[in-house]
Amino acid sequence: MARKPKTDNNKIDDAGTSGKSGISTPSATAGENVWFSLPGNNDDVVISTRARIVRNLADFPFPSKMSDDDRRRVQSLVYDAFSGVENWRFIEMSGISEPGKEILRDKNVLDEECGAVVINYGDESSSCLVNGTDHIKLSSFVAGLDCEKAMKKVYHTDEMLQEKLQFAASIDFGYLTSMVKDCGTGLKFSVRMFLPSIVLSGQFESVVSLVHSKKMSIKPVFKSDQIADFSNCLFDVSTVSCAEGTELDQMAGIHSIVSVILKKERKIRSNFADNNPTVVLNFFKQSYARAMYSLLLSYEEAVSIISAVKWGLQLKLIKGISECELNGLYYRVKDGHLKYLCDNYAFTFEDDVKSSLQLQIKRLRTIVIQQAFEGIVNEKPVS
Ligand SMILES: Nc1ncnc2c1ncn2[C@@H]1O[C@H](COP(=O)(O)OP(=O)(O)OP(=O)(O)O)[C@@H](O)[C@H]1O
Repeated sequence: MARKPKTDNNKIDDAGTSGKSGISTPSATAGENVWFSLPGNNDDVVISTRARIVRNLADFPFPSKMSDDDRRRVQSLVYDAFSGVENWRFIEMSGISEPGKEILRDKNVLDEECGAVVINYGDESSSCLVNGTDHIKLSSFVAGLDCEKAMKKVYHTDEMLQEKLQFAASIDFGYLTSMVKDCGTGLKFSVRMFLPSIVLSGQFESVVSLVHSKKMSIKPVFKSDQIADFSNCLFDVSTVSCAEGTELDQMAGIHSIVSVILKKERKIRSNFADNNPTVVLNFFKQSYARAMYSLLLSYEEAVSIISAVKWGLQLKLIKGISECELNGLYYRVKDGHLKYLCDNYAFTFEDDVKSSLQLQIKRLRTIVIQQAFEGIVNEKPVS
């Protein structure tokens, strides 16, 4: 398969949300500056941290009870509040094509129906949904484990909006929100964790009990019907109630539970590798071979391979690739991103692949992975 770019940029790189997607952005390719390609604290175990807050404008009903006129007025007030500030861009949902929405879903910007999205195109780590379940939902992401940084980012946007907008709040309940669980601070943290050693050693249930005992939630990133081997090792650990304690209490709570889980993962990892060297090497080699000898990979298969290689790196079976490159790869092999590449580059696919966009995406995904793995050196060849 050969490729030549339709644009000036001839590297298979991170997709921005431009081109035929119908979303205007300053750059065609988001490149290395995108938040998920950056190194982060403890990024062997923690892929990323998300903080989000929800707010509603005073003097308007919640979105489920709004008239069309209210909806337009809220949207227009939010538009004015973001106008001309930093790198924020306001985009109405009616102006975004399906491929554009898919890219936004891939980047976790869009996770529910809403009237508009506002994105900070600095590093694309902060965004706002308008007229979804609540009038305003702000989210910020950070690579690795950093609840404080994620919280600061999201509150920076909140404070900027509070200078221009009046949010609904009461002394008794705090910020008023559509869902009871969000009343109070409106703040929720979610930490995406990679826990292969805990899962493979059969100790996952004890982690679930621990998380639940702290009134938090843990859920797999993939639904069970999507799981391919190692892709069942990714989990989101989240706070549940916004009513208990202050923002700082909520941050300290999730930070401490995640720290316990991450230490457990590292401890089990080293014991597991010492006690099961052949099993471990087999897991890694099979996945690596699948990556290098496949021609068409689904997203779930790709996640499984990336995860196995990540584990191999942690177990010192390989070198030549970093944790953050692997963490960024989880995003770079998503469908929306690859469709963007197909849209914006003139690839020459094999004849039987040409006829189907789904096959083109699978083919491209395999190539992106193989390119990313080019520098990998096996530290423990099988004798
Ligand atoms: N730490 C994280 N890193 C990357 N993606 C995340 C992280 N936490 C959550 N997400 C993604 O963000 C989106 C919203 O997360 P989640 O499902 O926890 O929220 P929700 O309860 O449905 O809604 P919300 O928190 O927005 O009210 C999902 O697409 C989820 O996969």
